[in-house]
Amino acid sequence: MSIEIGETNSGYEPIDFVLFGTLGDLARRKLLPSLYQLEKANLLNAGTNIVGVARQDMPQVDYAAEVKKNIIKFLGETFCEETWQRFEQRLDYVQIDMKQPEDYKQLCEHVDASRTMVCYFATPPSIYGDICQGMNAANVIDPSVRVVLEKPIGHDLVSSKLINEQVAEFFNEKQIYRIDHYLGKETVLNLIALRFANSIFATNWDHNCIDHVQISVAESVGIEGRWGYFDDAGQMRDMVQNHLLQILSLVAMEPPTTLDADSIRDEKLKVLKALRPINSSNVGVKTVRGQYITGFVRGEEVPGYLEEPDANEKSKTETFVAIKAEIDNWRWAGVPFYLRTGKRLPNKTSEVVIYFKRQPHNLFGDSFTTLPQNKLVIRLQPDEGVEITVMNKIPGLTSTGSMDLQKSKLNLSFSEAFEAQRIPDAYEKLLLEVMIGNQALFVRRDEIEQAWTWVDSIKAAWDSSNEPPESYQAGTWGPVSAIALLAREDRSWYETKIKRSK
Ligand SMILES: NC(=O)C1=CN([C@@H]2O[C@H](COP(=O)(O)OP(=O)(O)OC[C@H]3O[C@@H](n4cnc5c(N)ncnc54)[C@H](OP(=O)(O)O)[C@@H]3O)[C@@H](O)[C@H]2O)C=CC1
Ligand SMILES: O=C1O[C@H](COP(=O)(O)O)[C@@H](O)[C@H](O)[C@H]1O
Repeated sequence: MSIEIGETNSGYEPIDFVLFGTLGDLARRKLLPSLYQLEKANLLNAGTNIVGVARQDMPQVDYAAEVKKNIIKFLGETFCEETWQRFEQRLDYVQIDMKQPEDYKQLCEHVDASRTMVCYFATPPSIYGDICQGMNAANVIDPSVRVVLEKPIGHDLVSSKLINEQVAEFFNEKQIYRIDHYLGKETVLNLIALRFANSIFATNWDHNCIDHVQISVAESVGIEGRWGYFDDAGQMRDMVQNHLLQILSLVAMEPPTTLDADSIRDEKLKVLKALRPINSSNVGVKTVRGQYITGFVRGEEVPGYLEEPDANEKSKTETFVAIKAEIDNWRWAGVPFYLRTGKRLPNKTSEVVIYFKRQPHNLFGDSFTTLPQNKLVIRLQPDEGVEITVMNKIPGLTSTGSMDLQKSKLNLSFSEAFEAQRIPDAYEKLLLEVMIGNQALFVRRDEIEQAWTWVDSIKAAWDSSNEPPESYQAGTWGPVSAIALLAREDRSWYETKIKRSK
């Protein structure tokens, strides 16, 4: 059975896909390989063209060679020469200094005014306004144009509003696709299916049955040579403001009336609005900030954050965040949502763990003094899947007639259950959705601004305390205070067992 999230479409017309910042890191590593994968899956419309834009002077043939080199580098053995031959036919390159409005005239020679144009801004957000102005000067903006904006949009509410305003001067909300690539991950999308297509969860999804929720997005990588960007952002702006709050919204939202874009986004917004503010009065007990020092990640010695290339050794930027978030609404009264994310943790693992309430009375005192909580573990990456911990009778006879129990797992691994299916990269899904014209998996302006409001208050409280982040050794699960955040409420972080992938 196939269910469409967003507006129903039977495909899309050929488009001109204009990739601003085509020689940048994101375009090389993610966007062009994902477009190539869509080609391989025959999901690119036959007439669709890809126009790369950057400021370097580069003959078309060199551009194609550069794209090919990167696709091979990032996709490895899945590269296929036959697909490439088709893909290469679509590629075009234009040299534009995006800060020079007069340069944009050239774009007119590379796009067809009668077709839909999708413009992906894979550039620093500080030049989104320049790109819009340049496109306007070249007279290529009309109501059919769609623009894709990369995260983070701004570094706080004020700057985010400014960027959104600059874009809104030329494009209405229906034309704007704000990317949060976590919304393109299969398992994040599956949260909607899991919650609303299964009555066992739908009816148990509130404060009556759930004790607390944990959302962990752990990375084993450091900042990957992005000091300039990262030190300005920190883990709060880089990961919490967008990815973690989007996951939280999907876990906590009310059932949308339909799966169309605004129904889903309306419900997510309500959750963000209901987040209890964290400020100077409670930041010390509700949040933990960390910064990694040198240590070992999977046996390899790695430098501390302050020893990374280009580092400013006085930086107080956080590379780890843990937060006790609370949602002030009927459904979630008294149910904490613990968020945790960091760089240089032991594994790359993202998971949502729902801890159900204990049984009110223990009939099985011989096996357990207190019955363990049922847990629903939703593994977002890697080893995508869903696991439920349940209590089971250990089969067999006993001379006393007692019933011995054991914790067991019902485990659905996507790679085993859907063996033949390749799990597509999030960007493949999202690029396809933009081309189709479906906004459901993109973030609306009010959501972004609401998320900034919550995050800004925490950042301001941290700044006013003037305390540095706590140190943690690379390869560990963050500062000890992150353990204490739960321990003082007689809880502990879910211990992930997965030890593979970067
Ligand atoms: N890289 C990543 O993994 C992720 C990136 N993002 C976001 O994606 C966006 C792009 O990031 P990323 O690719 O890393 O950044 P890069 O700096 O690697 O790439 C930006 C591109 O924009 C070009 N550019 C900048 N200014 C101009 C100008 N005036 N005229 C023409 N070209 C210009 C750069 O050209 P030149 O090389 O000549 O300077 C470069 O090709 C950012 O908003 C970032 O926050 C979001 C999630 C992950
Ligand atoms: O947006 C970002 O996400 C990546 C993590 O993404 P994932 O898909 O690999 O989980 C993070 O490393 C990066 O700092 C951040 O900008």
